[in-house]
Amino acid sequence: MAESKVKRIGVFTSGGDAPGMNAVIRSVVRTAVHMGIECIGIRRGYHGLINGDFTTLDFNSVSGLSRRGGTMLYSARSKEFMTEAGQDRAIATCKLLGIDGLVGVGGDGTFRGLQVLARRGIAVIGVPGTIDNDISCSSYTIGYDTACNTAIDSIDRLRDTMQSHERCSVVEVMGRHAGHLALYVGVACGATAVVIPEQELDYEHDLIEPIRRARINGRTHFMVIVAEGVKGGAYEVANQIREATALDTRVTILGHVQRGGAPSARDRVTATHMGYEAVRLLVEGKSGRVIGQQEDRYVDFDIEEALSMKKSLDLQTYTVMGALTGMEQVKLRQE
Ligand SMILES: Nc1ncnc2c1ncn2[C@@H]1O[C@H](COP(=O)(O)OP(=O)(O)O)[C@@H](O)[C@H]1O
Ligand SMILES: O=P(O)(O)OC[C@H]1O[C@](O)(COP(=O)(O)O)[C@@H](O)[C@@H]1O
Ligand SMILES: [Mg+2]
Repeated sequence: MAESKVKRIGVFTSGGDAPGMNAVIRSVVRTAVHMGIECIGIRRGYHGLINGDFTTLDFNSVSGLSRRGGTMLYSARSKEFMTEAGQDRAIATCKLLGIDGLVGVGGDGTFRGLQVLARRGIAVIGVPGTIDNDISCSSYTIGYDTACNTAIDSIDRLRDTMQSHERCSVVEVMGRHAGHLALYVGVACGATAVVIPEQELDYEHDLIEPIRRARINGRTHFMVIVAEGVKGGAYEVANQIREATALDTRVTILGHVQRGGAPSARDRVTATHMGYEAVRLLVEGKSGRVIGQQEDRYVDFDIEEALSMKKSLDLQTYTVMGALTGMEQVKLRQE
């Protein structure tokens, strides 16, 4: 790699934490050390950047980090950073510490924050870390695989008891605005139906009819997966099912349990690659870029372009689900 002007970089995690964020931190630090670059860990996301809350990181301070869930740098959502005054203070911290480049790990909100910093001349690289998998320029975001597996593990347990009592289980998984997690988990655990925010929900067609069909085919227990972002959430969906079918319907909200735990192999490996790519880009003098994964390759996009892209739902997965469960193609919202 060519001789670089980059001597000191910062790394931070922001927004909802995701399994694999620690592995990104480790990779950024170890890559930086390898390239003779000093590394500063900014704690608590943009909140820490505003308040100069940091720690120095070296080879040893990130030992054994890949396998740990959560983030050693803590994460936060910062209202203050949404204001110009907050952004001024964050930029002042970068200047005071002499940071030549900043790696931010988080979701779409974190990337919008990086966009602000990039526009104001700070060298930034974004790494996609969110269990929602809702970053448009990347087919995959760090944490998604682990969160899906955690949800599946819980749903398998629920299925045992639902089967014994011949009940209908309505399980709410995370996903503020996006149904990727719900759809993927739904396929993996053989759900009767999946309800997501992208869908123009027709209760009779999308929910009640699949349950009826399953009953006619001999099923006496049912599994419905609802994404958190659906209007009314799992309770509203359960009420509709109860009213239409009189089934004994129970709601389980999986909640933050999905964000914890040791990252899967996929999340550790993706995080390690992306952390390396982030430092490589900074060393090459690149700025205002975000890293993504496309067809098994690691790629980078201009942050402006990345944030203007739209991520569509995996319609093929719906088609396959329909073939297996009798759930018909749903109508998606036109944005
Ligand atoms: N439009 C924006 N401009 C500046 N900063 C933003 C913007 N949107 C989000 N942020 C910052 O990024 C933080 C994390 O965003 P959030 O949406 O909560 O999580 P995530 O990055 O996981 O999607 C916010 O708390 C805020 O400080
Ligand atoms: O932990 P909080 O602040 O309650 O946030 C919950 C939200 O965070 C997430 O787990 C992850 O979303 P982000 O990655 O965008 O922060 C969402 O699925 C969920 O809606
Ligand atoms: Mg987000």
